[in-house]
Amino acid sequence: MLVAGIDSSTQSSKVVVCDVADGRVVRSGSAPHPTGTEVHPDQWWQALGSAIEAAGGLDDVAAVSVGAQQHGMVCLDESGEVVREALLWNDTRSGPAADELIADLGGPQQWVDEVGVVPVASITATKLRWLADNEPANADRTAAVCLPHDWLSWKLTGSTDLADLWTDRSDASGTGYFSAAADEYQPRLLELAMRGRAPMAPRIVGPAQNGGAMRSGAGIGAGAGDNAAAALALGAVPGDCIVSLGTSGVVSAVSDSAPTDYAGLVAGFADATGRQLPLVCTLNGAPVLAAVAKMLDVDFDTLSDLALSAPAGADGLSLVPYFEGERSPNLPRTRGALHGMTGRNLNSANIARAGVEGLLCSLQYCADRIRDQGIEINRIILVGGGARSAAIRELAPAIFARPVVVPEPGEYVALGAARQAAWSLDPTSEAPRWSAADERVYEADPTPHVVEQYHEASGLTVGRN
Ligand SMILES: Nc1ncnc2c1ncn2[C@@H]1O[C@H](COP(=O)(O)OP(=O)(O)O)[C@@H](O)[C@H]1O
Ligand SMILES: O=C(CO)[C@@H](O)[C@H](O)COP(=O)(O)O
Repeated sequence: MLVAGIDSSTQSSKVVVCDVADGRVVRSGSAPHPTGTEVHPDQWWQALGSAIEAAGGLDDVAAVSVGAQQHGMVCLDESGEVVREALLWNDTRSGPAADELIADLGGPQQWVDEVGVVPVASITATKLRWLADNEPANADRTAAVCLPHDWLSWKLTGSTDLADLWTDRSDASGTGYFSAAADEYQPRLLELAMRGRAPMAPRIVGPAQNGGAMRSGAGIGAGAGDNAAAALALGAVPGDCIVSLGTSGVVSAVSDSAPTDYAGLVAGFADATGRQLPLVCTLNGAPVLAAVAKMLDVDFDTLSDLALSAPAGADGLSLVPYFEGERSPNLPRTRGALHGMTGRNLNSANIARAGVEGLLCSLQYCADRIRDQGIEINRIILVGGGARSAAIRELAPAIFARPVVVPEPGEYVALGAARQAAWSLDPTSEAPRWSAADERVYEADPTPHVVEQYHEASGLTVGRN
């Protein structure tokens, strides 16, 4: 028997078709998404169609689940039509709206107490506030608001009835109007964001339940936010810290208790099994490496070789990778910087090294914020497109000062969605035990001076937001 998992990520749609007995991938496909931080959901639907076709179709699968980029604001009118392009998690125009919402409720502590999250530009609620203030006619037309994975799951059913929309607690917890700790929506926060309007939000479906079915009869699982889906694929348990280098840089840890970070860096999101997934996310992930490679006019392998040929600390150069503004720390208007340049250290190898080290140090900062919450980190698991870089894999243990486990390259979000689909076929049991991916453990002597040098440089950048 076969099941399928989908990842509608920032950059592409990916589909894996797996054998339900052991999780073996029997077919797969992918298709790119348009670039930009504002995308019409129809473009995801088209890309998903191409990815499904490339994966040999879904006619023979017993169940499917969708994982996707979190937070994207998908507004639907009464008849189920998309009201406007979706604003994605990495669209920072709602930075000022985030500040306003924090003040409206009485400060960050109130937000953490109500939903475990302090609004930043990425969170759906701040995008809705931006909509209410800048496009009131579109806000008036919005009868339902949902997320990328909710919308795609609903499209797979063929329904246009808003009452058929569903989501899961992992993705709902990224909206700013759902509490992962209490496991329920906080409708007054949705109304606060929409300045009194009360669009409907999708019903919440349990981790192993079906939300609907495809015309073929295949069930469609609850689905999940991409980070929760990856955690499910990796079988993460308390003590594991997942570092994902996709378009975003994400550090998350499965936990039995919700975090309480009044500073607003550690978001109290939910996982895809019923537990919590405290998470810190940056706006600047693997594309930082692509930008440095482009600037040096080299491919990824050469970038890696160059970085590994330079000394730790790049002879004093530090690259602060806030290229798209930043979310962790919350500096939506800041930009990246290269610090410590001298006439002697400015060469390609040192710039490559500073790019890799800067990216890793920005994630190490996130891991420290998770640790500040009293969450134990026994091992780091590195995934995402950026983990394909040899320099990232080899320098990560030196920056994180602990061994780093790198599973074989794979589409872990789509695999987590497939595992959830398999679980939905037998919801009374635990998620199926699939054989673990082959993995390699990377170890290195810690380089605290590199981290210190980076933090000195990033402190200068912070002052410029
Ligand atoms: N060998 C490599 N070295 C560095 N970056 C890479 C490498 N291979 C892929 N990437 C980057 O990984 C990213 C895609 O990773 P992925 O996890 O699929 O992202 P997303 O889930 O956001 O779509 C792209 O930015 C791509 O440039
Ligand atoms: O905003 C977040 C998590 O809070 C991001 O992780 C998005 O979910 C996008 O993920 P990628 O496309 O980078 O995988």
